[in-house]
This record gives sequence, C-alpha cells and structure tokens, in this order.
Amino acid sequence: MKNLETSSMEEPEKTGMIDTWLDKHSSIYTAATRHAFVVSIRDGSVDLSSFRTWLGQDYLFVRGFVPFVANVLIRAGKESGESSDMEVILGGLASLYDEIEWFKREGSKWNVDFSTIVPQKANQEYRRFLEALMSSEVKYAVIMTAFWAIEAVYQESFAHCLEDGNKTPAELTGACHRWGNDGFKKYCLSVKNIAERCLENASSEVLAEAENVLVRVLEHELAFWEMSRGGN
Ligand SMILES: Cc1ncc(CO)c(N)n1
Repeated sequence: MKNLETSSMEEPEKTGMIDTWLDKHSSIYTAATRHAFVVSIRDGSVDLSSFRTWLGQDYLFVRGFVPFVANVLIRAGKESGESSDMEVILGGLASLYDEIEWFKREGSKWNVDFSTIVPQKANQEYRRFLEALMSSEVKYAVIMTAFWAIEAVYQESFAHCLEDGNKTPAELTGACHRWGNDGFKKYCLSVKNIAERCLENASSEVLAEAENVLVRVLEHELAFWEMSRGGN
C-alpha cells in the first residue's frame, strides 16, 4: 500500500510482486522453507545419513548452479540497464568459489566422496530446469526472479536453524551459517530488489512467466529436501 500515492489509475499496481506471489503461494513457500529436514536440523533430531545425502547432492547442484549464475551475470551486463546489478551478481558468483571449497572440506569431514556421487532424480530435474532458464528466450526479469527464489529458500531455511531456541548440533552450524548469516540475507535482499525493479516494467506475459517460474523453483527446492531426507 505504500506506493498508493505514486501509482496512476491506468497503471496496475506492479510493485512488490514477489511478496504478492509469496502470499498467494504461501503453502508451497512454507513447505520449501520449513521442510521437515530443515526442522530436524534445528531441533537436533536430524538423521546424519540424510545430511550426508544432502551434502553430496548439493555439491553437485552447486557445480551446476555456477554456470547458471554466470549466465545471470552476462545478462546483468547486457540487459539490465542498471550497472550495479553486475556487482551484486559478481559478488554471488565469487562466493560460490568459497562455497565449493567449503563443500570439499565438509565432504572430507563427513566422509562423503563426491567423486562417486551420482545426481538423484530431483537433482537432475532441478538442474535441467536451470538449464532451460539459461535460454536467451527467458527474460531477464524471469531469470532474476528464479535466481532470487533459489537463494532465498536456502537463506530462509538455514536462518531458521540459527534462530532463538534452536538445538542445531554444533557440527552442523557451519552449514547453517553459510546460508543463514546476515550478509547472505542482505545479498538476497539486493537480488530481490533487482528482480522487483525488473518486474515493475514487465508485461503481463512476463509477469505470468515469472510467477510460474517462482512456483516451480519452490517445487524443485521442496523435492530437493525430500530427496535429502530420503537418504541413500
Ligand atoms: C538445492 C539448492 N538450492 C539453493 C541453494 C542456494 O545456493 C543450494 N546450494 N542448493
């Protein structure tokens, strides 16, 4: 409602699309950000074989996520019209380098040999979805919305494991801090602001596509947690 004064009669209210969509799809959003696997980390009941499955699968996911973010970076340089977008995405891409190093250290700590891990179905499907989003047909506003959602689910989920009253096991707090820290929260907000800015100028077709892609990211995230909980 805060934009009421600035919106004209003929222009539909388009600001704050992401929050509108999250409200509309709140059940899938909650399912993705408060999954039983995440809650089990927070309450300390987590099954360590599930954690190890998640670790190995997420390592593979992140390796596929790097080219996706690189694609977002290229588009930020060409299509955004706002030079600061590039710095935001570049910061994210740079931190994926540390993230991969972190995964390797965790892999040795938990005896998970990444070289022998094969991607499970949910992982393959998620990565295929990311590849489709990299097509030049997909609008910048749509890929930015997807990018925000992918990061935000992890931020929301792992921050929950660090909130007051958590019983997160000490050996898992490193993972929680990686995505649950304040810097990552601010970064997600910067990405959200970029996406919102692009959505403000988007056509109704692009808005419909962005909403659909947002929901599909949430579904893939949910399936990813389900896969992890299933262990292997
Ligand atoms: C499945 C998945 N979604 C999101 C992220 C966040 O970067 C991740 N590492 N893995």
